[in-house]
Amino acid sequence: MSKVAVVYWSGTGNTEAMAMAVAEGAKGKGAEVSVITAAEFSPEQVGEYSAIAFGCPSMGSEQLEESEFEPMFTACEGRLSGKNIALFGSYGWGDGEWMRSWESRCNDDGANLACESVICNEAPDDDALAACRELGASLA
Ligand SMILES: Cc1cc2nc3c(=O)[nH]c(=O)nc-3n(C[C@H](O)[C@H](O)[C@H](O)COP(=O)(O)O)c2cc1C
Repeated sequence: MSKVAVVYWSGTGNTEAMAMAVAEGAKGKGAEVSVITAAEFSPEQVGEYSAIAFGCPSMGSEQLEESEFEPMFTACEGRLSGKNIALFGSYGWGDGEWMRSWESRCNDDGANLACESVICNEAPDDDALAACRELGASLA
């Protein structure tokens, strides 16, 4: 059975709602799923999972959230080469620049982006939640 981690940070609940849908999609395909906040996840855990979905909204100025998510993700980067991962997150007024930067960072790390990233404006609507479920299913 595949083991999938959904690792996320969310300040106002939008990316958290996406994370729950990602988990639902992976569970629907029979994966064993752990939903873990950025503060609870450490790089040593990367090797325990066959795939990881990372979720973080656009914060700062088109950046990852800097106090919990960014340090956690930076610490994981050396272990992402060849790893199946996928990215998701919510944004407000931007054009998704934070996600494009994040994707190229993951490519530089040698990670395998297993499916297209899912971004949505503020709270996820039904289409965004369906895309999140598909993202989860693709990692299972
Ligand atoms: C401090 C702060 C900085 C933000 N910076 C950006 C930004 O640079 N670009 C953007 O599109 N949205 C930005 N946002 C909007 C959030 O990405 C958006 O509200 C998102 O839905 C929050 O997700 P969450 O509910 O998971 O925390 C910012 C929000 C806050 C509170």
